[in-house]
Amino acid sequence: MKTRLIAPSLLSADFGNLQRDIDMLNHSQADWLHVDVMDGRFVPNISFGFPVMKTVKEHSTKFIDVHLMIVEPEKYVEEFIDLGADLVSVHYEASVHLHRTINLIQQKGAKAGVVLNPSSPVLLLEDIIAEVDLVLLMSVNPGFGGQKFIENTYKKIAETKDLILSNNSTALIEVDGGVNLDNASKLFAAGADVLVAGNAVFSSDNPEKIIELLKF
Ligand SMILES: O=C(CO)[C@@H](O)[C@H](O)COP(=O)(O)O
Repeated sequence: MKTRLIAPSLLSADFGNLQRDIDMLNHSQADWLHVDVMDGRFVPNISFGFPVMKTVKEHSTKFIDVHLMIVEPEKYVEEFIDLGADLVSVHYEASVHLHRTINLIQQKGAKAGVVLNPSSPVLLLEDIIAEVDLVLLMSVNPGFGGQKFIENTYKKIAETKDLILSNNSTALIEVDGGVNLDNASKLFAAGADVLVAGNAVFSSDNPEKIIELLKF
């Protein structure tokens, strides 16, 4: 997979005009479509589930990147893949048997990612890094769009890069939360491969232009 990718987050889209927003992304230079699933238990917010995922897949031409912010993600990963997820990421903090869940995702034919909350150290990934296709570093506390970027993320990107290299892992690094035009190029330079952007894209009058600018 090529790097320096932009994944607009559907969470910030206009749900009354979902097809319009997905069409806009189809025409844009966005690489992935980031789908945030929240259960009101792992995070203090509820977003959407299978019916929206189905609609997204029917209309989107992009690589579908599903971020599960739910407890017991292993119960639901297969259905998200059946509905068209290309990549499914589960939280380290929500996965009792993370290795099994990562294997399950890959055996179903999708890429598998592991997510770390801002307070979870990168070292927790030492014994799983060789298995995963992606590490998603949360740069805000998960649950809501439009929050302020946590600066400690730069240190975590460097640590993740080191961990990847020392384990001959091919995992990509994705950063999610508070990404905007002020920090995107610095995040890529620090070693991020994929940037998720919600508010920065969808609060703009010209979202396609913002997506283009975020890449450079
Ligand atoms: O997973 C999450 C929030 O939990 C993110 O994907 C946000 O939706 C990103 O939104 P912005 O911080 O870019 O507005």
